[in-house]
Amino acid sequence: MNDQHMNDTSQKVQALILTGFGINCEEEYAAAYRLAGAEATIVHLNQVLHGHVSIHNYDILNFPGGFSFGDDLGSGVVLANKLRYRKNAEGRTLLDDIKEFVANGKFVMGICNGFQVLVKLGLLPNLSGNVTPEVTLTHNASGRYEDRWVRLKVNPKSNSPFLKGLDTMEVPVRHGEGRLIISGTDTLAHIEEQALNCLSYTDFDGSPTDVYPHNPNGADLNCAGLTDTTGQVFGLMPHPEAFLSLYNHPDWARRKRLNPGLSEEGDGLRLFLNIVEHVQSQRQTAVSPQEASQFSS
Ligand SMILES: NC(=O)CC[C@H](N)C(=O)O
Repeated sequence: MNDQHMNDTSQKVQALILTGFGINCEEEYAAAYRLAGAEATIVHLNQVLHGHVSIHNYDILNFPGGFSFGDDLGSGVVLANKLRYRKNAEGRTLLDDIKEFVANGKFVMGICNGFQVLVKLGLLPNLSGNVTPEVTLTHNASGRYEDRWVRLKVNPKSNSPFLKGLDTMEVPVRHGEGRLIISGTDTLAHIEEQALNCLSYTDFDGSPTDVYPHNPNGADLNCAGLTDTTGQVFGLMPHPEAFLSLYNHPDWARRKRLNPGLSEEGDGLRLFLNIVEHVQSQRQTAVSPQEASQFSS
């Protein structure tokens, strides 16, 4: 497969899911894409770093959750540095490739540890466009690992295709370093102006809150997820890939009894359905080579 095939509408949407070095949520991530109708390929990071697999053969690059490099130096830091500094035989870093990948209109997603990698790398929020870290994720305000279900509100102004048409969702968090810190009033204002704070933790009534445990980590802006300015790069602390079916939810039996017609889709699945549908529709509207030659003759 090569880049040309990516405009072939008969070809499934291709999701590349990285693993290795302590990443541990790649199987659920792949299951999410498969349920959403995409083809998911799990690849060890070294395969990509050493040039055996090219990210350019895929539509969506994914960084799963876990404990990459044992969270040494801060969650996500070592992996981010590998992407920024490790050069392949051609003298290119993976970050060089990722920048090109995004410039080509493709998509990058990070969940939990994957989100931490994207933030530590500077791909999120990337206000400057220079991919330098602008915000950080640090230890939860509670001072401990948080493992609980949370409610999220989607920022209606977000331009990200991952979130199109979504309003609220329930998803689990499980992290020790999920507290987003935005230092600098300019950075904070720009993030808000451009609606890059795409997900907020809310209370039972759906209002964004800094109250624990609804907000499990004390994040600035009650922020659970960020996008870049293009909306193509998206990351979040909670785990949508852990709520693919109603039966993943601890309260499913009661809910089903109260509402027998309840959808069996988990809230998290909607994110994956969204992005897969978006890539498919982009392919359908892409100009075919035959159409292009008509225009040029
Ligand atoms: N579930 C995860 O990906 C956890 C991320 C990271 N190891 C933390 O504890 O913050």
